[in-house]
Amino acid sequence: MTHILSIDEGTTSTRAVAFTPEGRIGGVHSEEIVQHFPQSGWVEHDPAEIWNKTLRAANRVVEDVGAQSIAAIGITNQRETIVFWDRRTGDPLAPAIVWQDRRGAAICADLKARGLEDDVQGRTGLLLDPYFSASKIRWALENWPEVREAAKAKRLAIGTIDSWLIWRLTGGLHVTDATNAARTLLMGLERCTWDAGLAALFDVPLDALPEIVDCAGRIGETRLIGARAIPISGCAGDQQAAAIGQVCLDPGAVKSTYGTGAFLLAHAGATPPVSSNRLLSTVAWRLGGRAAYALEGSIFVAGSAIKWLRDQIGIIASASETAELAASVPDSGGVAFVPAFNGLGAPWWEPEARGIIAGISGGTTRAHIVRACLEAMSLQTADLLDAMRRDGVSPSLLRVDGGMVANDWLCQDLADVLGVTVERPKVVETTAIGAAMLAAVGYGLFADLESASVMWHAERRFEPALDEEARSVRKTNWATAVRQVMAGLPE
Ligand SMILES: Nc1ncnc2c1ncn2[C@@H]1O[C@H](COP(=O)(O)OP(=O)(O)O)[C@@H](O)[C@H]1O
Ligand SMILES: O=P(O)(O)OC[C@H](O)CO
Repeated sequence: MTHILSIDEGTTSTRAVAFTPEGRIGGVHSEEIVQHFPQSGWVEHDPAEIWNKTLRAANRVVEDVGAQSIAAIGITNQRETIVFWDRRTGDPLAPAIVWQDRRGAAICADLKARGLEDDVQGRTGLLLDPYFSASKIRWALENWPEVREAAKAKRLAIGTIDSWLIWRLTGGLHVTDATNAARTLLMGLERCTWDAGLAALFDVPLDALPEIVDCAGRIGETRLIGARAIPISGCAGDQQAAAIGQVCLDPGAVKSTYGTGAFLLAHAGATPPVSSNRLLSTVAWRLGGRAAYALEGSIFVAGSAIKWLRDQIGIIASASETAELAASVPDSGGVAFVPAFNGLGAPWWEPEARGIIAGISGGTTRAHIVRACLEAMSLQTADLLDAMRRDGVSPSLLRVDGGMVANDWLCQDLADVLGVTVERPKVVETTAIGAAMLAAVGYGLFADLESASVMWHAERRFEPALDEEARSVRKTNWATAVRQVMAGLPE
C-alpha cells in the first residue's frame, strides 16, 4: 500500500494525514496549537511548538501506516503567519506573528496615506492590510532587537510556516512555494519573484527571504519522519491547497473553506485577475514554472467565533451542538452577530473594526445567539460572492470544506443565503487532499492535477430553499449590522 503524507499546519491545530492514491485516509493525527493573545489585536504562536507538534503528528501517522508505505510528503499551512529564525542554529528568534494579528495596522495606514495602495495592489494583487506578512516583518525589525541584530549580522531567516517546517525537516533548506510567497505583500504576482521595491518599502532585507519554488517537484527530502529519506514533493498555502483538493481546476470553479477563518477562492486561469471590488488576486499554484491564478475573498472569523462561544462565553459545550441549537428556533429572533474580532476582511478591509451582537431583547436565548453566529458565516460569504459576481464570476455551485462544514444546518443555510447549490466532499480535509495531490504529482504518481483529482469524492449537495424576498431581508439586516460596526470605528 502506498501513502502520501500531508502535513496540514492550520491556525488552531497541526495535522498529519496519510492518503492512499484513491483519496482514502489511511491514518490521521492532530495536535492543538496554543493561541497567544498578548494584547488586543495581537495573535502569536510559538514556532518551536508548531515544529515539535507537527513532527510528532507526522511520526504518529507514519507509525500507524508504516514508514515504508510513505512515498512522498506534501505540506500545507496557515498563510501569512511569519517566523523569524537564526540561520546558524535554526532556532526561532521571536514568536510567530499570526495572520490574524493587526499590529502592522499603523504601518499600512501610513503607506495608504502616502497614496501607495494602488501601486502595491497592481504589483501584488493584495491590499495594504496588516493581514499580510510584510507589515508584520517590518514591525518585528523595528521592535524586536533579536530580529534586528540577526538581520544586521546576516543571520536572519524569515519565512511563512511552510518555509519554517521545510527548513526544520530538511536541516536548512530555505524555500517557500509561490502560493505562500504571494501572501507576503513582497512578491510580484506576474513573475512570482521577490519585488525589490516592495522589500525596500517595508525595509525587509531580501537576503533573509527564502527562494520561491514551484508547488510540486523535488522540493527537498527529510529523514526525520519514519527515519528514512522521504521526498517533500508538494507545497501550497492551505486555501490554495483546498481549492486544488476541491478540484477547482477550471476558470470559474469556486470553493469556500470554513476553518478558523473562511476563504472563498475562484479559479481564474493563467493571468492574474483584477478585482474592482476589493477582492484579492493571488497565485492558485505554480507548476513547471507557470502560475495559475485565483480571485479570493478572505473572512477573518469563522470557526473561531464558534470556539469563542464555547471557550470564552461558555454558552455551548461543543461546536457540534450548534446545528441542533440553531434549528431549535425559527430564526435568530432579530439578533445579528458580526464577529469582527480582528477587524473585517474582504470586501471591507477595516483592521480597526470590532465585533457586535446587535438586536438583543429580553426574549433572546442562547439558541438565537448561536444561530446568529452561524448565519454570520453565510452572510459574510454572501458579501464575498456578491463581490465576485460584480467581478464577473457567477458560479451556480459552491464546493465547501473545512472543520465547520460537518454542520449540516450551516451547509443548508449557505445554500439558502447564497442561492447556489452547495456541495460537500466525503473528506472535508480537502486542504490535506490538495497537498497530497500536489505531492503525488511532484513525486510522479500522477501526471498532472487533473489525473490526481480521482482523490476527491462528493458526499452531499444542499439546494437553496429560501425565497428571494426572505433572502433579501436577511441580507439587508446584515448590511445594517455591518454599518453599525463601521459607525463604531474610532475617528
Ligand atoms: N459542527 C460544527 N459546527 C460549527 N463549527 C464547527 C463544527 N465542528 C468544528 N467547528 C469549528 O471548525 C473549526 C475547526 O476547523 P479546521 O478546519 O480544523 O480549522 P483550522 O484549519 O483553521 O485549524 C473550529 O474553529 C471549530 O470551532
Ligand atoms: O487556519 P485556517 O485553515 O483558517 O487558514 C488560515 C489562512 O490560511 C489565513 O490566510
